[in-house]
Amino acid sequence: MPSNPRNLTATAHALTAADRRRHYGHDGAVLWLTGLSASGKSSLAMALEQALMQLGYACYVLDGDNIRGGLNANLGFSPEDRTENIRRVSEVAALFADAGLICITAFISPYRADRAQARLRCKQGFHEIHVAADLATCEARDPKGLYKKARAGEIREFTGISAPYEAPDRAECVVDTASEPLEASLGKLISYVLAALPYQK
Ligand SMILES: Nc1ncnc2c1ncn2[C@@H]1O[C@H](COP(=O)(O)OS(=O)(=O)O)[C@@H](OP(=O)(O)O)[C@H]1O
Ligand SMILES: Nc1ncnc2c1ncn2[C@@H]1O[C@H](COP(=O)(O)OP(=O)(O)O)[C@@H](O)[C@H]1O
Repeated sequence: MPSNPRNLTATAHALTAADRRRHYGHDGAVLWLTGLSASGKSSLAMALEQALMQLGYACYVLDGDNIRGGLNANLGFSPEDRTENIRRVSEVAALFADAGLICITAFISPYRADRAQARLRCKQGFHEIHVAADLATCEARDPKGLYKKARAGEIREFTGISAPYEAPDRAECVVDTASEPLEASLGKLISYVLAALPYQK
């Protein structure tokens, strides 16, 4: 067996993580939001991005519906496709973090094993955030009418109805979006980031 069968040699960056920290004023990281459809992932991710930017942080949101319109347009919602979705997204998120940014991801990411793999890919900069709302609350919200369609059998393999959601058992942060308003959940996330990823410039 040749020692380098694919003939690939990684090129070292001239810039270090410390150079990037000095430039941006904080460490790169991945804030991985997971939760049911309509739990509040997108609303919180976008509000958090805006709030952090105002505090000086450099950040960017990767959102399920958006990424599935481009990079992952060839993927559906079978367990295998969801795993591949999360694999690609976590690779991209790891690159954002390596570049020194805070990458906020908003994906259902229903499988614990896929999130564990994402954690490994993103190394120490991975923060799992459970956007926790029970199915009844999410179904009552139904902002896109998807639960109604799923109940009517018009969408197959819909998370919470006909596909599983495995809640995190090791999340660094949990926001209870069923019982508190968005502003309260957002405040908790901002406090978490200020403590875990302090801004110093
Ligand atoms: N079958 C099925 N199950 C769940 N969700 C569905 C499905 N079909 C379409 N949608 C829409 O796709 C969004 C979820 O995409 P994700 O990439 O986050 O899903 S996953 O992480 O791969 O499970 C999801 O977005 P959110 O409602 O924001 O979670 C829906 O808009
Ligand atoms: N604490 C909360 N955090 C986030 N969203 C909330 C909260 N309370 C109520 N909501 C509402 O729930 C809905 C969540 O929709 P969305 O953000 O699209 O969820 P998801 O991206 O998880 O599908 C929005 O209409 C939002 O205003």
